[in-house]
Amino acid sequence: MSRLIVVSNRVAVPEAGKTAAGGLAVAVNAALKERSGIWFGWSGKISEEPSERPAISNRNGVKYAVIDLKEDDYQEYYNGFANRVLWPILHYRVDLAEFHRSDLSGYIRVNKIFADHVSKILEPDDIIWVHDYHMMPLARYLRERGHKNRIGFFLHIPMPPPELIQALPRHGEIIGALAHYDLLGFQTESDKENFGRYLESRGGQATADRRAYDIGGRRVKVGAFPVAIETESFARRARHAMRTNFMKDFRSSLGGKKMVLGVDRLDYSKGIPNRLEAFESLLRTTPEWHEKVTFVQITPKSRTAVPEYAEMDRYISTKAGQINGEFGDVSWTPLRYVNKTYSRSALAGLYRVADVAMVTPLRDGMNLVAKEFVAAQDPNDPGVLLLSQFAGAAAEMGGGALMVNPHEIEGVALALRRALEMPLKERQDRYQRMMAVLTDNDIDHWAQTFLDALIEPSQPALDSLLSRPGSMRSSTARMADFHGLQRPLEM
Ligand SMILES: O=P(O)(O)OC[C@H]1O[C@H](O[C@H]2O[C@H](CO)[C@@H](O)[C@H](O)[C@H]2O)[C@H](O)[C@@H](O)[C@@H]1O
Ligand SMILES: O=c1ccn([C@@H]2O[C@H](COP(=O)(O)OP(=O)(O)O)[C@@H](O)[C@H]2O)c(=O)[nH]1
Repeated sequence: MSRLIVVSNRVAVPEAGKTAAGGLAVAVNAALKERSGIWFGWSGKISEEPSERPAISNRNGVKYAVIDLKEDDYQEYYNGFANRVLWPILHYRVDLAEFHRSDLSGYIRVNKIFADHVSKILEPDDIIWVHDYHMMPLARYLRERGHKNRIGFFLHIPMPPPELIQALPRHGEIIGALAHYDLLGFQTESDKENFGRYLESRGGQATADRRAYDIGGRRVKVGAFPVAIETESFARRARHAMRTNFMKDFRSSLGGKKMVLGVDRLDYSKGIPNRLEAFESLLRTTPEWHEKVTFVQITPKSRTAVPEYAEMDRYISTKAGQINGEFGDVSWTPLRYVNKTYSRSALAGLYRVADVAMVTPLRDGMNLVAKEFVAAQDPNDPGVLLLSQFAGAAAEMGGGALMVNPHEIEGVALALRRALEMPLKERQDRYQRMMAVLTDNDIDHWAQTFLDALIEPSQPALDSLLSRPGSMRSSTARMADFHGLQRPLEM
């Protein structure tokens, strides 16, 4: 059987006695356990002279290969281009993008470093699965190093319409380079369609079923593969969590009040300010809920070196203090705002006792918290998911969640009140609808569906069949036109 080589910015090497954190870690580990393979990426560490060879470790039958980055690489590639340019633009926040040529150079440099390392370990029948916006041009650099392997890419974050992608300077070299993959996976149909329209704007031709595009002499397949969770084991984890002292103490601290929960990295895409303002609006307009509800907002800090994140931190801390100052009492703190990271078991227990989860991103690739919350519920007394229409999860959970537009604070406040007062029968019906989706598409299904589509042989691009040998320009030349490489990169 061919090996699976997974490449991503972060590699979640499991620590002894700890469970893998986050959906990507669980999914990749599950996929790798089924096949022999390697997970390659950044160690998360900075060093002055990174070793020429990746550090290798083996855990539970999975091989991990990680490299350190230099300080400049970390600043330009990760903090700079990935998180100050690609992240905001792909989350529809062109206004927050801060483009510098040096950051783009750093991004390309790190992608080439990754390509050099992966190139050394590749065997001809290996299958490569690349994850996320940090690694968009990787396939191009692997192709330049002569590799013809099947290479798939999954984008965990949104793909906006072409008009927004075009705001990215040199977008052809980064987003356009995705055409070097054999399969591109997106979280939703709408992300997939947006990318298709972008390819068309650059001369790509869709096949009749719009499941592939011919461009630059290559055929690239596209599909929506909504990322999933380990539904059954997460539900079990939530049941077990209720027996822990942590959960017993937490429940007694609630003193019988209803509980509303938010769990998000501190990120402007997550809509935390809007959510707090909606809670504030509920308290202002509905005094009967005073002293009867506690809002718990768990917000681990994230990407703290990026200025926009530090600003968010200040705004949210101030807002939380103001809500508690205005509405709280010596016997009641309306909002508990914490910046700690909790284990998945602790989170599972918190989800299970929550009466409402507020998942209100302004834009989100998927939002696994929405799915984990549903999986953790007690079927006999489930909580309500209040979900933004702009989360990728809305495409699957929309049938059971209370849908909101996070930009309309009063609407969110009304939905919160409705969720807090929802009768049991309606809560159960909604829970069952969402749980059916999560059972059908669990994490194993997600990984398997993507890999099946990647392995399935694709048809060659039509123009590569039609071109006469004498007149045909090399596919490298056609790809160079496509990337717009007439202007050489200054690096
Ligand atoms: O690695 P960081 O910079 O600390 O950020 C954490 C991860 O954030 C993003 O998560 C996304 O993937 C989720 C799973 O598919 C999805 O549910 C969510 O909507 C996305 O925002 C990022 O894409 C990851 O690469 C980061 O590791
Ligand atoms: O204190 C925390 C907060 C979050 N998470 C996990 O982090 C992931 C967040 O994924 P999501 O898709 O919601 O957002 P992202 O942070 O990837 O943008 C989920 O699996 C959470 O269970 C965690 O383990 N501990």
